[in-house]
Amino acid sequence: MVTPVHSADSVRHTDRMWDATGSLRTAIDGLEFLEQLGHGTLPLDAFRFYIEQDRLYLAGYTKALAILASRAPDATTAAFWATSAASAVDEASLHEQLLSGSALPPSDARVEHSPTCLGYTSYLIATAATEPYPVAAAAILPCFWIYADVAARLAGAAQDVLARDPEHPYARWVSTYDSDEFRDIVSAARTLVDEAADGATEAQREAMVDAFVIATRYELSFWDTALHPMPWSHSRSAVAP
Ligand SMILES: Cc1ncc(CN)c(N)n1
Repeated sequence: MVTPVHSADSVRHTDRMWDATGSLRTAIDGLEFLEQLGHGTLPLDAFRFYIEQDRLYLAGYTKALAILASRAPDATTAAFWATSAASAVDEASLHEQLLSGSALPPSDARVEHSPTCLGYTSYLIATAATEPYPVAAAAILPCFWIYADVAARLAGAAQDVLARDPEHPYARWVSTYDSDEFRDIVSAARTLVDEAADGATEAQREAMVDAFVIATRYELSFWDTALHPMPWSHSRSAVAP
């Protein structure tokens, strides 16, 4: 057990991290993508693009969590991150169902990472592998916390969509993340990040805030670029099969 360096400090470090993303979260709340998702008016092709990218994201995120688990300070913490990695695989199966079902327009186009998706997953994997454990844990936290926060806000609008169409894919998305189970997981992840901050140096604590901000920027961009794509400036050449 590490003696907390900051025991006199009653403010949770994760609250500081959260506060540092205030303007980003205001921008997230105003995203057209989320407003249309909540109201069920998002174009289906934008949702398909988002789900396709998120499937790629989840593959990278799973690896980042597995690396984080391997660097955790104790077995219980390692088990939490490893279980989260396994849950991300379950989450991806929701995406598979959506992509292979009839709710979204069909597509057999080859899907490659968007710049945002590649940037985000590469950032999470590199941070998990090369940064001190507290910074790596801080970088992964927005993936939990921002999703729960957004889903809680969209839940009201999604109720109306669900009432009209219980199978609506957007309402299913909201109910996945607006659940007591997911809120408990977010709370446990926050506790682990606060514990990591207690044992961290001042420089690491600052780097934790930076990492949380960077990952939150990517969260914003991930939704935004699904409706307002920012593709690679040059596409790849087709290769004969
Ligand atoms: C981009 C992103 N961030 C977070 C989550 C929630 N695991 C997600 N599915 N996609």
